[in-house]
Amino acid sequence: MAAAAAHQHIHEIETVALGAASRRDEVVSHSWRRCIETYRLDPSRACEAYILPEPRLREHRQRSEDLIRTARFGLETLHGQMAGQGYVLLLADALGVTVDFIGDPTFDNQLRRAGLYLGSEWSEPRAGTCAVGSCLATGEALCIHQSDHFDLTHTPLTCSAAPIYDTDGTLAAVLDISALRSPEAKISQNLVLHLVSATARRIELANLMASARGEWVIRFSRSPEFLDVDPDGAVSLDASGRVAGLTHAAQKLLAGAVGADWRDPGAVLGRPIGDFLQLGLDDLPDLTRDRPSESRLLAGRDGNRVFAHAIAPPRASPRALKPMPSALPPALADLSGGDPAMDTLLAKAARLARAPLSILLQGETGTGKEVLARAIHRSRGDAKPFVALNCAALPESLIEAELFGHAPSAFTGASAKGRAGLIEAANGGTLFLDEIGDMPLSLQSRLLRVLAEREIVPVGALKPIRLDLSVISASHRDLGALVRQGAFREDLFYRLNAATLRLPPLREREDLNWLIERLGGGAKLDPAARAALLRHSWPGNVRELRNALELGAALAEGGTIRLADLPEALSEAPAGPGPQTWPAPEPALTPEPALTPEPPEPSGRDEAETLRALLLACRWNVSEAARRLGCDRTTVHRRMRRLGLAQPQ
Ligand SMILES: Nc1ncnc2c1ncn2[C@@H]1O[C@H](COP(=O)(O)OP(=O)(O)OP(=O)(O)O)[C@@H](O)[C@H]1O
Repeated sequence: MAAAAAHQHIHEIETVALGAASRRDEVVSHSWRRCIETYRLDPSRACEAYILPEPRLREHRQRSEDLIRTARFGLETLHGQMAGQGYVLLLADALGVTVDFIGDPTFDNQLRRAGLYLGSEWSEPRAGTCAVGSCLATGEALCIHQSDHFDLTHTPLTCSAAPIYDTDGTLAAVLDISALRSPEAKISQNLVLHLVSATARRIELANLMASARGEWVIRFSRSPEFLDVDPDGAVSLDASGRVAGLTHAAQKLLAGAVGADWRDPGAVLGRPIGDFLQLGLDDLPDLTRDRPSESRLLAGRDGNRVFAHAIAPPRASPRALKPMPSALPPALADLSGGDPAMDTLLAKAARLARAPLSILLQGETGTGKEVLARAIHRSRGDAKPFVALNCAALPESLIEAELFGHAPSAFTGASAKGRAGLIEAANGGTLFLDEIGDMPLSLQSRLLRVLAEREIVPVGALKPIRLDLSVISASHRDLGALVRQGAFREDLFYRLNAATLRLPPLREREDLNWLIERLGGGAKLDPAARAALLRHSWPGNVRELRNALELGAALAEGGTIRLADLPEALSEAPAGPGPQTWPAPEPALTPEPALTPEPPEPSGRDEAETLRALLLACRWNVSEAARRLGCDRTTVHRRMRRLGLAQPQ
């Protein structure tokens, strides 16, 4: 800049800072005032562009890794559109540091000197009024053209920048297009500003789509033609229909619909979508692509209308969403839909399955301990026997005979031919001792002896039988705590527990969507039903989920499970039962003499209704109802009696 022009530039800034009217855009005059009053910058002191030293740039780039990856395609496309016109592209982080850059290498030196380079810092306090810095300060897209710049060093440049907001509404980055030279008229940059804003909007949309796996996304547009191809903005909704994430345009649209300030972080995020638009979760399927875009019109609370396109969460096909733990045998790989705790546990189970070690499975009721035991056995890959004994379901006198068998006529009522016990039946394969924590102390010593000596003498027999079997035991009780209470033999505990696998409760699993698809047997779920399943706390774990889905499928009409088809306890959530703590306090060991496992009882007043609905769906066929509930007919009959239910004549 010539001396006279420089002098005039400084003078203009000083007079505007003193409050004089200005021909400049308001964003420029406001920024000049900030530079003088807030940052105490001196317009007469020109400063070179500041480029961060390499180690500090690396830190900034590492922190912005995800952003750089998401934005890169947008940057390259935009650069292609501007090719040959002398523009460079900068992606700056929230501190104004250029973390990604695309420019013409022929002008490397000039660009570096001008600060249009990787590592340059373009915050207002450091560089004065500039596109990146002023965009960060205002949160709006803008163009800082030539002498709009505060610092004389930068007045040759023209720079247009647009903010990129994260899905939680915070300003995460700025996308900037700059050129070393340009026509004098600022209007020449209008198209450039439009392009950079459109690219920032698309980067936000890409970021929202990537972060909204498992959630509904609604895209908005003012035009039905562009709705499906290039929407203005989008929101993602959590399972209860609250705004979980959004793009900047959506933030402005929704805040505007209720007259709120879009800059207020709590104005939209976390609030039900119905606060802003006449829309509920159940309406979402009507806004999918199956319907013509002109008919997908939504009214805002302010009466304004916008076209909408709802995208359902991807249906969790067992394989699609599932990062396959590579070396897992299929029987084990089948038990997780990508939950990290399950994946770690299954990898450990696969290693343990190769050795004949005793494995103890711990976890709340219904978490899948027996399922896992069977999978470990199957992963051993041969047709050897798997024999299960529920130690809680048998009276003490029977467990002994069941386990050890007996010789011919060994006791009153014993078979004259004698009978092999379960331990013997499992020989060569796997013996699964379920609810081992409920095994009476006297039997614990006998079992210990068998496991230690690896041979068995059936009741009343003289000769021992050699044993070669793997033992997997399971309990929902914390066996270590039972040992400390003196209710379980420590030596048996160590014998059974060469390794422990702890199954996570369902409420902590991240693959709930996958389990729903898997156990839902292909039935569709409407959004309210899915939302209820996702927010329930599942005290009965996978068993409760399976029962709920089976009931839903039995009651569903037209192949779609609705909220009313699910057990009523699910509609009551989230006020429903809180997460169960585990290990549960165990006052005493009181094995129940039930011969069949009891499915979790539906809680509260809905129990009779739920059972009646199921029986109706099964045409009052009690065996069928028992099969669907995973219990036996006597249990269903008992519940019917208790609840006063009988088949209408
Ligand atoms: N990974 C899974 N995939 C499919 N179904 C599962 C899975 N885990 C558990 N289930 C289902 O949940 C139910 C309960 O599983 P299981 O009987 O193995 O639980 P548990 O932990 O042994 O329960 P308890 O402690 O009450 O004996 C079963 O009906 C099973 O079908």
